[in-house]
Amino acid sequence: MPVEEFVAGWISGALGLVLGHPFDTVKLLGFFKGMSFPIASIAVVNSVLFGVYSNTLLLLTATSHQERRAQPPSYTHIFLAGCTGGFLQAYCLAPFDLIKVRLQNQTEPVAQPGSPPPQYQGPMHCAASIFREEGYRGLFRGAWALMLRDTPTVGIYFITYEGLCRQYTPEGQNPSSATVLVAGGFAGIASWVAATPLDVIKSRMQMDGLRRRVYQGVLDCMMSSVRQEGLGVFFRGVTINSARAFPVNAVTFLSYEYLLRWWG
Ligand SMILES: CN(C)C(=N)NCCC[C@H](N)C(=O)O
Repeated sequence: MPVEEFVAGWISGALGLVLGHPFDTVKLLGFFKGMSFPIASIAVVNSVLFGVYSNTLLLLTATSHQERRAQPPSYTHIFLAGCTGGFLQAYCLAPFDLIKVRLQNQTEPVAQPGSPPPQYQGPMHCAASIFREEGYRGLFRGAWALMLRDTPTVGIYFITYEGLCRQYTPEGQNPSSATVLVAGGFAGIASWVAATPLDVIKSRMQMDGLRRRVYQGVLDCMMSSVRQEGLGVFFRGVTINSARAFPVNAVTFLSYEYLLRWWG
């Protein structure tokens, strides 16, 4: 199994993350604070995403990354490989994403003099507390919603990227840097617009269980959210998700493509 796509995915995920971090945290003064946990986790997850995507395409089409410009895979194969990558990345992402959402939703992010300490004092403490209070399965709370979010939307991600690259690149050639940046950016936006409804539900499921369980499952969470807040609930955060997605995924794809070209 070729591993360079896993390594390129790891590095490009870390680079994209540095750009995306300010959008990911509401605490704007702390822009680049506390980045070691996101870098370690998201880079691993991105490595799974790109590594599984490329190796699934290899299985489906018997072409390596280097051969795919001359023998482009069909969009069906690209979509299937993307969905497989999305499904497996969601499984790896679930505990890390849960910790991120729990930490970001703390009203008191840092200890204030005179007030009780925040419930979670950092990523490791958060993981240990969830494990102690909600069990091993607690670490995977919201994982179903995450898989439903990521499986089709990562298919959309790679279809958009490949489609735009093919549109603006002469046949058989590598796309230019500008094309990769724009195609990567729009792939990020397209996938996040499609992912936002389930992203909202996923975050609610992950916060559920902190005090008492409110939702019976993904469907129940969807129904009661719509009942209480209307259909607009599914588009909450779509603008910030898209604004973050463009630079993050432009840089992710550019570094991924160039790393693989350098390694031959
Ligand atoms: C849930 N969605 C939209 C995706 N998983 N899309 C593909 C990768 C996105 C990239 N790691 C990012 O953080 O923007």
